[in-house]
Amino acid sequence: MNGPVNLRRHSSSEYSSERLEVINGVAVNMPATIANGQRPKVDRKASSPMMPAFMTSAPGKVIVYGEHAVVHGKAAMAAAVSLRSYLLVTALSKSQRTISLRFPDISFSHTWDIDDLPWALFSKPSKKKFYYDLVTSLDPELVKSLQPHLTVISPHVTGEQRKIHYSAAISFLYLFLSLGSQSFPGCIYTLRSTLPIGAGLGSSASISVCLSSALLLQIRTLAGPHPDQPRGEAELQIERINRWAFVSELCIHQNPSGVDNTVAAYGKAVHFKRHDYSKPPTAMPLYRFPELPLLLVNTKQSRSTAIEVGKVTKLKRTHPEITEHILDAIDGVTESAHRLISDPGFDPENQASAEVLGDLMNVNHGLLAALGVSHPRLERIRELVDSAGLGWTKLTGAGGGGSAITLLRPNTKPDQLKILESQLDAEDFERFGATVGGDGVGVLWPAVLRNGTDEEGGEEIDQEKFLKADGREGVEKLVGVGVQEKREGWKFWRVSSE
Ligand SMILES: Nc1ncnc2c1ncn2[C@@H]1O[C@H](COP(=O)(O)OP(=O)(O)OP(=O)(O)O)[C@@H](O)[C@H]1O
Ligand SMILES: C[C@@](O)(CCO)CC(=O)[O-]
Repeated sequence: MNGPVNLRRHSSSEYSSERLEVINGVAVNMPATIANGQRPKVDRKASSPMMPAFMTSAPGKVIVYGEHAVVHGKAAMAAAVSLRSYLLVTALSKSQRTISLRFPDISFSHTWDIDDLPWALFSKPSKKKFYYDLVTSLDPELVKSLQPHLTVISPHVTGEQRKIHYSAAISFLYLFLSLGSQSFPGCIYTLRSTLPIGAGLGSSASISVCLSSALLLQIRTLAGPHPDQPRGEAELQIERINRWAFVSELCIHQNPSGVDNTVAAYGKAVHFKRHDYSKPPTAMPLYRFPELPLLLVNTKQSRSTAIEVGKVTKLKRTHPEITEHILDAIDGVTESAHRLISDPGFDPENQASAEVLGDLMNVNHGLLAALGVSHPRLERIRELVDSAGLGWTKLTGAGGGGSAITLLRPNTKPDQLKILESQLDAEDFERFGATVGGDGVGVLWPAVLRNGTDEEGGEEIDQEKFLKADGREGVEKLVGVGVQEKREGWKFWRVSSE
């Protein structure tokens, strides 16, 4: 086993003397050291007039241990799930100076005139951020400058739905204006996801990674991905994507720990900790993360992560000492599970090991309930699994509804599981046949797939086809990553030990 590797910590000096190659074959040289935060001189070849349509994709996640505590500087362990978001970027002709978002999952669509956006403020020297910068908080003045462009969206939509549109729009606009420039080409960003929204499975982080990677690709600051890319270089590219995905998460959640976007960007599984919000977090890939037999169940009780995180912050204000003890206990749970999984002799099929992981899940859930973030529907899932005696269950993600994970006992019989599944179905829970530990951010450039068809040159994914794909299955069938065997085209930055 290779030891854990710190995924981050790129001081600006690490960017010196880089030579990057962009995905569409246009070379980008990065010759000079980035000195004192100044942007390096970038020597670019002239771009082709029309960029081909391309796609980015990123997974959702399950937090196996440590949610909420991770917002307060404790450890968490999370793994990517095979449910993913997919973003199609289509360039418009040169004369069309507009940017459109088409987000049908949340029934949101809007078009802005590029020239109307507040470029002057975003590009002021005191405000300007670059693709390599570490941004750990939003600039209130920049946020305010976006308000007139947000108040015009979805005029007939109110309440919770409006908040959903607003957070999707602000996360895009903040990234677009930070990374782009007024000369940016007109584009349509069409997004579809196979992840349930507000269900604790990291839908916002997954779309944040899609947006961040697409914009960084469009401004030609990413190298690869390509299969023989050196690991250090792949790591650097993912980290850039991850940093800007965190900014998008800041727009959606106000106070994210960064664990969700980190696992969505890197994929596989990570052990994550953020002591100091002004610095990058420590994220270790868990190469030995086992193929745990997990059952993933959505209560269909949607809620906002920001509100659940706010509940814990309020409890900490009212009962600082007690809350800190609970958060420390969660940290202890995560670290115990981490030690067990990292042991070379660990075998997930072994009954005793599963018992320990399962007990830790039970304890973790109890502590989360003590923080006030469980929900009667989550408790009902626990009751059903407990009375069947099939495993150990905890909420995953922000709670307050959302989803639960169950670690199934190694000797669970298929017919026992069937009975439990039919009970869950009868009570209107949603079950997912997802796998954990898959790839992180991926790119399909151009947006052409073979898909097992004989269409000459492959099947082009255009907006119409993408929008028409029927539900979760239709999207997976059309563009799914890791779902079908014949998937030529998708490429990933990989930092795995193999
Ligand atoms: N498919 C999607 N299309 C457009 N916007 C989306 C999509 N999925 C998520 N979002 C954005 O992310 C927000 C949901 O974030 P929230 O954190 O509340 O849920 P989550 O990410 O699913 O849960 P958790 O953070 O607990 O894992 C939505 O309000 C919306 O702005
Ligand atoms: C509840 C939380 O810990 C996990 C949400 O998936 C919030 C966060 O880490 O940002």
